[in-house]
Amino acid sequence: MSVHKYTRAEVAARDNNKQNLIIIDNVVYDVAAFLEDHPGGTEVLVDNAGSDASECFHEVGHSEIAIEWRNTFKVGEIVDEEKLEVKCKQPSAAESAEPLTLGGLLAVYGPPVAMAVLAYLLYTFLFG
Ligand code: HEM
Repeated sequence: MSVHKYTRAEVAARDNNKQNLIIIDNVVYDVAAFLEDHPGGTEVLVDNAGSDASECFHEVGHSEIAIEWRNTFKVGEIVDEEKLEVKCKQPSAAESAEPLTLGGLLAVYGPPVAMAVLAYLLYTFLFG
């Protein structure tokens, strides 16, 4: 079965009472039947109908279940010449982990160690 191809202008034009087309990752979904059932609410879908909601969809961090469910509403794809790069926000381990530096270590462990030393000195001064 061939996939129906939409231009972005066509998707925008089909945002009406019968169809609420939305683009996520170059795939076109009709969310009209799903508006009331969306756990994230009707409004976000209505607001994004007719446009590309990929960024919003990924920002929310939708679950695997949501991504599976999404397929139920697929009605087509964006024409090849209007496809955009799919940007999924998945922070890589390399990006999130900061390199270990002496300054960083001191900033984290410095204050509690200094407090412990001070407490020890005070204790020996008072009771030693
Ligand atoms: C066909 C497309 C979509 C499906 C099947 C879907 C499905 C879901 C599901 C199952 C949840 C519950 C949480 C989870 O399991 O991740 C959810 C939450 C949510 N969704 Fe969607 N969603 C779709 C599109 C969108 C779009 C396009 C947006 C934004 C423009 C959006 C915004 C939200 C928000 C804000 C929540 C609430 C998150 C929270 O409570 O933390 N969704 N969606």
